[in-house]
Amino acid sequence: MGLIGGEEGVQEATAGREERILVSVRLRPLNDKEINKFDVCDWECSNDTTIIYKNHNLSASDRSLYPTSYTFDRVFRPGCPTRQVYETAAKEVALSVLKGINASIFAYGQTSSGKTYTMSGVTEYAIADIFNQIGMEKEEREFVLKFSAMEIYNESVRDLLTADATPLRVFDDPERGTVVEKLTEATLRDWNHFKELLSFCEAQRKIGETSLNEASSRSHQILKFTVESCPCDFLVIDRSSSLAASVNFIDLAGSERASQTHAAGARSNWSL
Ligand SMILES: Nc1ncnc2c1ncn2[C@@H]1O[C@H](COP(=O)(O)OP(=O)(O)OP(=O)(O)O)[C@@H](O)[C@H]1O
Repeated sequence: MGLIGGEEGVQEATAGREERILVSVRLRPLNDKEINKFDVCDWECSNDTTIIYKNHNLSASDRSLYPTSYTFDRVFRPGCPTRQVYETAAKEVALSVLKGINASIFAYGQTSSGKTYTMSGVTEYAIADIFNQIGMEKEEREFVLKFSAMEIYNESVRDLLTADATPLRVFDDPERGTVVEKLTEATLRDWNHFKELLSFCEAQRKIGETSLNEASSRSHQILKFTVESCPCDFLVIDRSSSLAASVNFIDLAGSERASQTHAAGARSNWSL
């Protein structure tokens, strides 16, 4: 999982460290199919930041040719719950949006490695925390929370908040940066409204079957939350304390070559 925060945000999020990108690895448990085939996990967490590749398929002489240990900002063992992954690796960056700091949280990995599983949990925990925080601050600040959702499939961009699958035009605007024309932006009323929109998006998303995952997301999905806030009128001293920032939750399509997964038909055309 990768996290990218704005300049100020990362300094805060990493408590004094200088990194602007944090990379975490989450190992998922073997599933029933893998257990029944007597598969073994090739990876082991030796501590909170290191994973070891056990090279089961290589001969003893070949094993010495490959590195066995890789270090990341955080690694999570197979039994680790999504709540802990969120709290440790994503929460601070996601909540920085309330301070006006842009951020992105994304999952990258091959099909069936657990990207959608992790990102769904992380997104829900983050939005629940954002709503809670807004609830606590609503006496002092007025908030507007906006939500948009898109998928990139076969190099075309589709709005996941409408049933209309017409591809959207993407262009660069000198002031606004990259713009997706006519992308729906819903103003969120509350948590239930968010859950309703999320279910709608999930139903729209392109899935297919690969040899490794029966319900494989064959597209990239980007969920964008924008939080705008300003001091409540009776407290206003300085309008410049208005804030606006976005956090993106990105679930990338499997990073493997299509041929390795035996994905067929339209699915074999996409490129990453
Ligand atoms: N940490 C986990 N604990 C338990 N089950 C998991 C975990 N991670 C993933 N799974 C299960 O493994 C399967 C594959 O996960 P998922 O669909 O999230 O993979 P993916 O990386 O998004 O795959 P694809 O790129 O093909 O969409 C799912 O059935 C999911 O429920």
